[in-house]
This record gives sequence, C-alpha cells and structure tokens, in this order.
Amino acid sequence: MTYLAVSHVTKTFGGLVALDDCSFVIAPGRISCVVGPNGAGKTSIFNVVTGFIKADTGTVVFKDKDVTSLSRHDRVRLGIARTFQNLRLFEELSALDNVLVCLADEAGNGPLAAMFRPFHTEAVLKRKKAEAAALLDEVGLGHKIEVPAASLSYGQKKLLCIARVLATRAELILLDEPTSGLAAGALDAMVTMIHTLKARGRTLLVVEHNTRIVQRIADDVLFFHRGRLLAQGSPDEITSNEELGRIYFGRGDEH
Ligand SMILES: Nc1ncnc2c1ncn2[C@@H]1O[C@H](COP(=O)(O)OP(=O)(O)OP(=O)(O)O)[C@@H](O)[C@H]1O
Repeated sequence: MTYLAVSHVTKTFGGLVALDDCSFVIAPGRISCVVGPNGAGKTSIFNVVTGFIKADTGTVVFKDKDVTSLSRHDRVRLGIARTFQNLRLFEELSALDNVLVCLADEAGNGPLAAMFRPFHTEAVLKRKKAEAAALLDEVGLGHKIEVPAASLSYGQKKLLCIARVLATRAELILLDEPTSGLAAGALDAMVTMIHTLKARGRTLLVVEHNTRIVQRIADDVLFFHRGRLLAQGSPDEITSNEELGRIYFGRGDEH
C-alpha cells in the first residue's frame, strides 16, 4: 500500500516558485522531519498535503487514494490533520471547547435529531465532553479543562493544538514547528508527546528547525531548499552531508 505519496508537486505564487517538482513517499508509523532554511517550502508542502493550497501540478496519494482534488475537510475525514505555526486556537473558549469543536460528528446527530430527540443529543454531547476531557488528559492538560485558551502558557497552547488534532482521529498528523518558542521543560514535554503519538500508531510529518530535536525524534528527514526536495534520508545521513550543512547554516541562522 502507498501510505503517503507526493508526486511532482509544483506551486508558484506569482513569479515565485514555492515548490519545484517535489516527490517523496512516507511509510506509515514513522516520524519524518521536514527541514530547510527559511522560505524553503516546508509549510507549502504541508499546505499541499492537507489541502490548504492547491498545487499547480502534481498529485497527493493517501492510503492508495488520490486526494489531490479533495477539500481540506474531506482530507481530515480520511485521516489527515495538522497544526499551524500560529496555533489558530479559539482564545476565548475553554480548552475543552477548543477540543470539542474538532471532534468528529456522530452520524444521526444533526439539527433534526436535536429537535426531535433532545435526550439523544444531550447524551451525545456528554459523551463528546468526556472524550474531549480524556484527550486533554492525554496531552497533560487534564487540570486545565475549563481554562480559556488565552490563559494557557505558550507550551500548554501547543499541547492543546495536539489535543485538537487527536480529536479529529487523524492517523497522519502534520505538526508545523511544534517545539518553536518552547522553554526546556515544555520542549521536553512536546518531544515526549511526539514519541507517544508514534507509539500509538500515528504517522507524523514535523517541520522542525532545531537539528538537536530532529536527532531526538526523526526516523527520516526531508531536506528542502528553494522549493526543491534536495535529499531524503536518516538524520545521520542528512546531518553528516557537508553540502546540506553549508546550505542550512550558510546564512548564519541559529538552528
Ligand atoms: N500565500 C503565499 N503567497 C505568496 N508567497 C508565498 C505564499 N506562501 C508561501 N509563499 C512563499 O513561498 C516560499 C516558501 O514559503 P514556505 O512558507 O513554504 O517556506 P518555509 O520553508 O515554511 O519557511 P519558514 O521556515 O520561514 O516558515 C517563500 O518564499 C514564501 O514567501
């Protein structure tokens, strides 16, 4: 079975080539880190895989199904979900409600059911609240259920984003810079969370700038530069490649 296959994807914005004929395959159950200098195309490839942008050319296949023309919502239903660099939480809502809105709807629980079978709807809501609370517990936020997202620390907000992704029941999870901006303790909690997701059978694609974190979490690394996938290999293969090192560190960036 082809788990995830991106083939010949190109995306331009005006004259700028954000993705240039990118092809790669991801095996299930692994953690693949997407690395490269600023503007390399890392977020763009996430956007193409999750349906947030449409590629000019190329295809995306997930579990043998061509999802290239599916909407982002249909892709979530098939099991592809993501987080964002800028989090996109409902800041004024509680942690619980932030997760609740991401929980998949149960069949037969539409507005008509609410009108004619209110007790059923109430029971469904109760079940969903319990499920959302369990997910918050799983990411270590069980004690913050009623707290508005705005009151959480930055590290807790990032964990809340993970709970929201889990609520979609996705099996392929794309995390856009999950460790950026985190202090040591929160960073270790996120690394542990990423390993836990893998241990529970999830497949992860992770945009990660910090090479030390890449070494701690990655089974495979995809190295992007100027929209092109320059290399795919093990963390050791990629970090020991002098040419890639020059590209990555050549701008004096701190990684
Ligand atoms: N919606 C857009 N409109 C115009 N240009 C865009 C758009 N999205 C991305 N780009 C451009 O495409 C290129 C790749 O951007 P992308 O965000 O994918 O890079 P990145 O590797 O994620 O960078 P960073 O590490 O800085 O987040 C950049 O030059 C960026 O400015």
